Amino acid sequence: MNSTHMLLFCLRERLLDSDVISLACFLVEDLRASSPADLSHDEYQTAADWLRTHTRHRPEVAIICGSGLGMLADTLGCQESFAYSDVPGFPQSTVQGHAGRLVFGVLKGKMCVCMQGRFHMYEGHTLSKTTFPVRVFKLLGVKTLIVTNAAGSLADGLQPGDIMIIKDHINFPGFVGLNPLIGPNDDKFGPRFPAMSNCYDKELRCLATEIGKQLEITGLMREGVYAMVGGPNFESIAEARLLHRLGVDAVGMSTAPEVVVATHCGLRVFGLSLITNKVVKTYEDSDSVNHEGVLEVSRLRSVTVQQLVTELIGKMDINNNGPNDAGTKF
Ligand SMILES: O=P(O)(O)O[C@@H]1C[C@H](O)[C@@H](CO)O1
Ligand SMILES: Nc1nc2[nH]cnc2c(=O)[nH]1
Repeated sequence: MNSTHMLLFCLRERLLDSDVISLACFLVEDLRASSPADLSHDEYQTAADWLRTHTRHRPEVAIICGSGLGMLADTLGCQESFAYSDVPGFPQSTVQGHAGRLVFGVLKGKMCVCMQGRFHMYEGHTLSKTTFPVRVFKLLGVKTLIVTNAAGSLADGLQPGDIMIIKDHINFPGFVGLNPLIGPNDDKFGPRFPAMSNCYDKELRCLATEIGKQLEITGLMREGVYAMVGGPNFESIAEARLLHRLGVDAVGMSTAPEVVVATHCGLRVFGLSLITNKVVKTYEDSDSVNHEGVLEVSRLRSVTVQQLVTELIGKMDINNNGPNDAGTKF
């Protein structure tokens, strides 16, 4: 008996009020529809096979570009690109600053695939669709995932234009059951109960800090905790204060589901947030954030982010797949 059958049984036996039952059934269906379990292994495989037959690139590194940071894809050598609409199973990007192209190419001698535009939960995509490309990358042979995003800062030491290397995250939607791993586990991708204590690879974080020194941008860089909220609205002042008190350094509307799915299937992950705005925390402050401002700051710093990511890819050891690799079947 599944949860819906159980609720219907309660209704028949008059154990629960019918309105409560309808609401609960709706929520159960909704949760089920938003988990990767609503996609079969074949759907990921079909996308991976399609890409294998349409490009000779065999990427080892995948990069997901955050809002306004898609220009990184333009720096890849020997490029081949595909509109998301052409790739079987890929959803569409609907947000300004997310072009909706998958770009294959070479960066510092390493084969890469770059998402010029990501999918967000607030666009109405299920979490399985939001994270779909990550599992496709795994099937393509990718070993390392680099995620970037635009985020608002709560930490006093983080200013617009700064780069925060993500040390850890808080997946707030996961607290209320919006986790991409909910549903039957696909053992071919990873274990039922994956650890998340090493989800942002320490060695890559140290390497990025070293590269920051060489690029003379240490003044712009620090490590911190990223929190994902559902969006699409930015934070109220009370929400901002709550996040600040909880120890969140930067807040955004993406990344955590991708990283959870990547860690589940044994990918090594590096993440960075480009701080595009300070989150307003006082009622006296008349500032307010908007998406155009976010994109503007992203574009101003995109070259610096590109340099950091490019050097990191050049210097990373592609064969060290970090501590999360043990559970995968590939
Ligand atoms: O894709 P990311 O996380 O970079 O996008 C951030 C969060 C919202 O999508 C948008 C708000 O401006 O930027
Ligand atoms: N939630 C959230 N996402 C962002 N993305 C860029 N800036 C912000 C912000 O201030 N809050």
